[in-house]
Amino acid sequence: MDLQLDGLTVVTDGRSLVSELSLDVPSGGVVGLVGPNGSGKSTALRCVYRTLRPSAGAVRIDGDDLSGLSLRRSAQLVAAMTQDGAVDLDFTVEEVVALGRAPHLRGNAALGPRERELCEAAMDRLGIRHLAARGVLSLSGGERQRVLLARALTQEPRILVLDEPTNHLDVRHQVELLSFLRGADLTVLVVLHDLNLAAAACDRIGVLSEGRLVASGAPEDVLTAGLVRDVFGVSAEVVTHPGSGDPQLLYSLTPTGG
Ligand SMILES: Nc1ncnc2c1ncn2[C@@H]1O[C@H](COP(=O)(O)OP(=O)(O)OP(=O)(O)O)[C@@H](O)[C@H]1O
Repeated sequence: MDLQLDGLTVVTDGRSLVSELSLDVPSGGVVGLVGPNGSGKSTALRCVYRTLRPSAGAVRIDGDDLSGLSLRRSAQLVAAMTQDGAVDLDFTVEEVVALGRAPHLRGNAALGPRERELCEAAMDRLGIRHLAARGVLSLSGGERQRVLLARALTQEPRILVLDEPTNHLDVRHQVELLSFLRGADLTVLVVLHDLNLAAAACDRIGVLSEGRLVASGAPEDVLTAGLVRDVFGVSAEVVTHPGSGDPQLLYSLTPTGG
């Protein structure tokens, strides 16, 4: 299913947090959204998983305005792995993963055998089966992040949005998660801070600055030294990964202080 941000605008207290953002995520594609702190990435994503209503513009799925769908129907199609989604109550890991089935169940119906299999498969895939009976509040940040992804997969979505999914993960789990996104048969919109991971994982990258899309395209076209300087205020040399051919940034640390 295609996901399209179509002139998405979010205004709060008279301030535009996101302005006329248009970005296409083709069916099965992986598109990264990058940008400095406060540039509007999470705000844009919140419109996709419907915790925020756009002030103007629309989120479209296969051309249809998402706001025309029931919340249950959109939760069947779109799963989110976000910092907002962190669980505050001390559910067990398996209870949290099972919550992913909620949009597909009627009322308080119990999980059937297929639902339980889906939960177990997601826990196996994320390497968290051994944590099934643990309370989520006792988990490390990286373990919890993997639980939230397992919950999203259990949802069996067609579209997956992720907000900084790697920020607590060690390097192995970062590589595993992004390899999974590349290989999954899902339409993926992912916010990443690490531009090198974004270059490796994404077909296309959109760059936000002060709520506006300032560049979008293939990683090699977008991640130039000039853009990184102008948007992030950082000097970087761009080299080509010898194996994958992806652009990779080498940063120079500028000495500060005396
Ligand atoms: N509910 C709100 N009311 C007022 N301002 C808000 C609200 N939510 C977000 N903002 C502001 O909107 C701007 C964009 O925030 P957002 O979280 O979308 O940025 P981001 O690009 O995801 O940042 P980061 O990289 O730091 O996570 C920030 O200046 C933030 O303070």
